[in-house]
Amino acid sequence: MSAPYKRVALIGLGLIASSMFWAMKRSGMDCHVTGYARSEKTRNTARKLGLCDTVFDSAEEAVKDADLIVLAVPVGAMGPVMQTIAPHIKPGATVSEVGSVKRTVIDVITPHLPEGVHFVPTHPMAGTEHSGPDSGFASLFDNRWCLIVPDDDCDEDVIVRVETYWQALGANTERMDAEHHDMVCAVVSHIPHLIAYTMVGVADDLQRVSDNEVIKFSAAGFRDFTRIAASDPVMWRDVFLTNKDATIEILGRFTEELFALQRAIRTGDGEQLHAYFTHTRAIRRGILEAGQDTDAPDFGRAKVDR
Ligand SMILES: NC(=O)c1ccc[n+]([C@@H]2O[C@H](COP(=O)([O-])OP(=O)(O)OC[C@H]3O[C@@H](n4cnc5c(N)ncnc54)[C@H](O)[C@@H]3O)[C@@H](O)[C@H]2O)c1
Ligand SMILES: O=C(O)C(=O)C[C@]1(C(=O)O)C=C[C@@H](O)C=C1
Repeated sequence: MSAPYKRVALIGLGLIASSMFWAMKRSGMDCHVTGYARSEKTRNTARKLGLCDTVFDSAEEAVKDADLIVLAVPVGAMGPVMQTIAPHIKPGATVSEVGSVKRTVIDVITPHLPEGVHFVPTHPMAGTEHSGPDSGFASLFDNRWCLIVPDDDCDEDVIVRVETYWQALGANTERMDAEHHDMVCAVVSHIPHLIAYTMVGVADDLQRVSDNEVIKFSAAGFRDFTRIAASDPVMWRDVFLTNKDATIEILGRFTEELFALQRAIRTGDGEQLHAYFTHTRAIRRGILEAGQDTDAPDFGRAKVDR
């Protein structure tokens, strides 16, 4: 396919950047991809894997001549990385990033943007608990949302080009403003991760995870918690430090609901518990009926169809 960009630079060569590279290659996009990672070990692994057409030892060299530059580093590293590369970006290029949080990231990147350089923040809603250059795969973004979070004064053709690029990588795109993005992600991603981390911590406190008992007897629910709780600690530390307001807000609502359920259990209020669980089941079934859960196993759909 004809490429939306002739030269793409990926800064940070972990799960997301490596998946972007493999997805670009799969699409047949005719473009040259340069890469940079902070550690020599990662750069050497990338070279061995054939990840990127050229891996440079400095971010400055990697971004020189690039039409699209994607920052794929932990959210807390976005500002310093942008500051380092800023003088080396060519006029007319587009800077993008894939961080899990938007308001703070936009605020730390924008002051370093050179005149004539565009900025389109993005967030692919896809991932795994793995990280690093060897964890990526071409189909990671297939049929997943990639949220596009441009500023009001960003040129329409610049935004459309970024959307075209993500669609070529397999994703569906939707535009959103930064505040809304951060609240939505607090609900669907950030607080669920915090709950998983906490639940695995609670099980470990009971000293049953370490001797394998909890894993051995757990069904899918707790296994999913342990998978999510194995996610990268640096990435998730940065997510909570930079999406403080939205995560505190949602955590407050979560604990209110939890206390209401705790009270219902303590007082033996079966009616309240039944009503609550009936309501949440209807939400899940609504998602399945709308065809919005592409990962749903067949038995889930069969139940809905009955
Ligand atoms: N993992 C997910 O599920 C997921 C999904 C969507 C978006 N994201 C976001 O994408 C970004 C990258 O996540 P990932 O999962 O690919 O992480 P990763 O840990 O797999 O890779 C991060 C890369 O950044 C490099 N790096 C770290 N600190 C750096 C610094 N100060 N300067 C330069 N490079 C540095 C690391 O060496 C590594 O190459 C994060 O901002 C994350 O919030 C992650
Ligand atoms: O599937 C997973 O392992 C993920 O955690 C992916 C997930 C998510 O919460 O859905 C994690 C963080 C991102 O910013 C986007 C996607």
